[in-house]
Amino acid sequence: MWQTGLHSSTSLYWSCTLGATGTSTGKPASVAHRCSVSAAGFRAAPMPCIRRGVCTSRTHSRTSNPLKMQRNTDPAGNSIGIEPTVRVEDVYKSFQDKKKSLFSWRFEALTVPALRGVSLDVYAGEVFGLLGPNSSGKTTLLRCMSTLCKPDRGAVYVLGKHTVRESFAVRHCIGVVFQDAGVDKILTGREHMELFGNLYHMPPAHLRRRIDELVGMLELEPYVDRLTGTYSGGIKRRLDLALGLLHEPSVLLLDEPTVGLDLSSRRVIWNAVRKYATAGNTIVFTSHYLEEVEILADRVAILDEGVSIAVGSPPDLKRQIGGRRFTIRVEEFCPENIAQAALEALRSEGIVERAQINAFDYNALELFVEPELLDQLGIDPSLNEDEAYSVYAERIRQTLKGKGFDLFGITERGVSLSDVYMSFAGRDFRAADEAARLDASTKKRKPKRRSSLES
Ligand SMILES: Nc1ncnc2c1ncn2[C@@H]1O[C@H](COP(=O)(O)OP(=O)(O)OP(=O)(O)O)[C@@H](O)[C@H]1O
Repeated sequence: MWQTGLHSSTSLYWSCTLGATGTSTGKPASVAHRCSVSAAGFRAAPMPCIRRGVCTSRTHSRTSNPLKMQRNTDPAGNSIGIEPTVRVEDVYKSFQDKKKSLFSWRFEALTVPALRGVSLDVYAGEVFGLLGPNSSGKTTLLRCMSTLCKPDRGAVYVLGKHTVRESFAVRHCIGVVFQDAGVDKILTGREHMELFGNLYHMPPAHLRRRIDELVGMLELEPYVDRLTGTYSGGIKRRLDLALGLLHEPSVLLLDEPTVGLDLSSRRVIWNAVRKYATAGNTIVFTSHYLEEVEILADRVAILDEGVSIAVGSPPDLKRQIGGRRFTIRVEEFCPENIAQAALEALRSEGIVERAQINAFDYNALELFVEPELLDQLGIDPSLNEDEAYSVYAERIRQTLKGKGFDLFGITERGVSLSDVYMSFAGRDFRAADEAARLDASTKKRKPKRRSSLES
């Protein structure tokens, strides 16, 4: 019994130092499964101070991690952002997959490029979003940061440590929460936190304080002493986040933290994330919820087919692509050829520059209109922005009417991150999401085991 306990503790220590509450495959994991996965890929260091899952060492404290000292924060915890806490340098990663042949029962070998030359820096105190449609490489990039995935080319550094060569050091200072909740239904929320806290060598008094803090912050009071088997998805997710935050990692990596959650759970998680970043920590999260990224992220990298097509703060990115977006419906349910003809008509008059037909919205014309275009069209510069854009809208109306089109409607609004994506990737975000989902469903992937560090 003791032997088993010690073995599990040592193995669990690895999942704790990784801070992951899911497996390397991103699937939910029982504690026992986590043990075997995390122990398999790494040589476990002996942890003689662990007795029955409790750290008995006086020297291990939460400040004993030297990497903690390398935060780019001033004594007040404000970001001074000189050296990035996470640096991604020209990272490439491909996977070998198999695809069912159309004409036989055989599987064809397939190389799937997940990341193609991604570079970015994330600084202390930042909440950094990785935004992209399905299969754009967000999770793969997060796994590279978490040491679970080895780039084919390029490198990732966390607090100056190389994620492959110094993976052990990196694991000490990160917390990772993967997409699916990885909690065991036979334990209560509090027991989970106590177990993880002991394996992080947190002194008992500090651990109790930290659990109380997290329970309050993540609004877990009514649930923390109940078996996690009775938790809803949102509460499991909050507990998962609590486990990721327990040891106060300098860098927290979150894979789709609020996917499938109701608004109240999302709000609780957003608040916790924001508060943690304000204390000078770094948070990198993936999402394909545009509004979540807009609310939460200080800066965002937009990924498309494994390439980072834009990096910046949401307001900066929106400013970069232009002033306003106009949606023009030539007919309520417009055939593509009519939309095409209307667009040609507007182009021939030099009245649009950046425009596309949105097949997902009954072939509505989507125009991005920048202030420079208003100047080029000779719209009175003394008009304020709203008035100038109204004049522009009227010009569109007149032009289309003059060319014989019955205009059904024209709406105008400020640009969103969805427009930013459209502008940089040249296609609609939802369309790209859907296309990737369809593509993934046509691939028949043979389930396979993955070691915790892939080559
Ligand atoms: N273990 C694997 N084996 C084969 N292909 C993989 C593996 N992991 C990822 N891929 C492929 O790499 C590409 C990027 O996947 P990734 O999971 O990083 O995308 P994502 O942006 O996180 O997508 P989602 O939003 O759906 O989670 C996809 O085409 C995916 O099928």
